[in-house]
Amino acid sequence: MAFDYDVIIIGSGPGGYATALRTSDLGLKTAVIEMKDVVGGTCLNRGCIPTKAYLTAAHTLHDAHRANNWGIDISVNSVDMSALKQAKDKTVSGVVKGLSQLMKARKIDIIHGQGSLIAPHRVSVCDGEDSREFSANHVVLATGSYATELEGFEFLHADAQTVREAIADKKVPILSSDEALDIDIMPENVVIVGSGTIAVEFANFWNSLGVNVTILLRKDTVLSRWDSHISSVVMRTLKRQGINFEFHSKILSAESGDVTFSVTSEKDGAVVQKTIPADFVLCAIGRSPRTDFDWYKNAGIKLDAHGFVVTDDYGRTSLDNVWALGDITGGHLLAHEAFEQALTVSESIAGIPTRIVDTHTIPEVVFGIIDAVSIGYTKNQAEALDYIEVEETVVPQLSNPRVAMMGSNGTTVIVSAVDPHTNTRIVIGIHMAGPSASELAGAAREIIQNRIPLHDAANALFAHPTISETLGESLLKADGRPLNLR
Ligand SMILES: Cc1cc2nc3c(=O)[nH]c(=O)nc-3n(C[C@H](O)[C@H](O)[C@H](O)COP(=O)(O)OP(=O)(O)OC[C@H]3O[C@@H](n4cnc5c(N)ncnc54)[C@H](O)[C@@H]3O)c2cc1C
Ligand SMILES: NC(=O)c1ccc[n+]([C@@H]2O[C@H](COP(=O)([O-])OP(=O)(O)OC[C@H]3O[C@@H](n4cnc5c(N)ncnc54)[C@H](O)[C@@H]3O)[C@@H](O)[C@H]2O)c1
Repeated sequence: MAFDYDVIIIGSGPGGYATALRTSDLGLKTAVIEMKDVVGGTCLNRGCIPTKAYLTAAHTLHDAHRANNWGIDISVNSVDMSALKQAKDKTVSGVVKGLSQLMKARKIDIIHGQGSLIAPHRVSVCDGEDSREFSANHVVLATGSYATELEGFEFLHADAQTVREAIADKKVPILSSDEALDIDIMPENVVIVGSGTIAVEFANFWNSLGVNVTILLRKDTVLSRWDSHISSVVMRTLKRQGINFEFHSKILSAESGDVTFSVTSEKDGAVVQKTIPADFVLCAIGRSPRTDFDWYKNAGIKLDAHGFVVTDDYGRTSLDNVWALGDITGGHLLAHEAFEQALTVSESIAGIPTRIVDTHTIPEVVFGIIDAVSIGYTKNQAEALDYIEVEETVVPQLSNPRVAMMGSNGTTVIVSAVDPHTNTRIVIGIHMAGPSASELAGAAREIIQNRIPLHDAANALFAHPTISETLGESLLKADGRPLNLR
């Protein structure tokens, strides 16, 4: 049977575009369907890239404020939020343009419109009134995710102008990260609900601009699923930067220029109400899979209880020749996880040898004035999984000269255990908080994924003087051979 394409992919985010780049490279005729005007999905347009553009500005401000430590006399007079947003938009459009050109160079057809899987091998694309059908041997679903809404509150999903008016009218709109990235006003007071990745990254950004940021937490720490040493370094740093925390709190209302919330005492359960001024609320309580199109159900694609697509290790769904990857398949909901899945799915479609994604070693990274990275198991997780002789080495980054020069701090945690197959001690977890820690995620992941014995990992050489030595020194310490540490 002749098909229009070997592969049609619905969605052009990291899952979709990376699959297209690899399948086209493997000689498969490929099309990508995208319902927005631009390719790149959440990551390029409303996620990884714009947030890191803003955090680059935050670092610039941070460095400027510390310049007088080096005898440099500069002062920050003001930040033009409109110009800052334009610079962020320019960064985004540059990256999106680069991707479009790369896809074109690989001869990938980009079809704009809303895609639906309507029958085996058949996809329809609706663009306004216009509807077309295409056939493909394989269909890959990569429709991504959207911000989960807070029960009892309605998000203001609107353009920047409408959001600006709502703020001016003191309506205290509840925004998702999409709208928060789109506005070009300088807020005075922002309340953030949630204490995960998005909360920490936006808090870092707004705080650097001088905005008064309050985070409402259900528990008593940010990044509560993380190694506790790392989350407490992140918390301490955010507190020192001037970010306010309200622990065990719950938002009750957002109106007339204020946010009211309850705080429950951990000691005696007593509940008090507090009210603080706010221009708007950023709600960052996780993301939901975009599998709520009727066609997912009608086509019979198996979803789990949370709406994520169920796949095998290679990305095959419950339907023949239909594959899924990226945020709709759950896991950590990260772009680099989607990239790894894209290689596996594409190579499986092409029928060439591939490997399955090792989900538990996917690095989780939170970017900020200091970054946080988590790979593999924490001590508690490893013990619960019956690992043998679990050991945890916690190393403050005090003696690293580059960290000290930056006036920064950090901690590295190495979790190791004895591999019962080889009877050697291997590294099963690396958790880091510190300046530029994100740049060490790849090296740390290789150590864990390749089950490198701790002794060999600790022999790795890191150039001096670099921040990467924090990892080398911590591995040496975990191996009982501390060099520049006590
Ligand atoms: C604020 C924020 C910051 C982030 N920062 C990072 C980071 O620093 N690092 C990191 O690794 N991850 C980060 N992420 C997560 C990352 O963006 C996602 O994991 C990644 O984008 C998922 O890729 P995806 O292809 O599965 O989906 P998406 O990127 O969401 O792309 C899905 C695409 O499919 C399209 N689509 C959906 N349905 C249809 C349809 N029926 N027809 C046609 N098109 C359709 C959508 O328009 C979208 O373009 C961040 C996320 C957010 C929200
Ligand atoms: N640097 C990065 O890689 C990066 C950056 C931003 C976002 N992302 C991805 O985007 C996704 C979404 O980010 P996120 O920060 O929204 O989610 P998250 O899963 O990181 O954190 C959600 C937070 O919300 C809290 N929460 C959940 N329900 C709540 C409720 N009803 N009330 C109050 N708090 C509640 C949770 O305790 C948690 O702290 C993540 O999966 C993340 O991987 C990644």
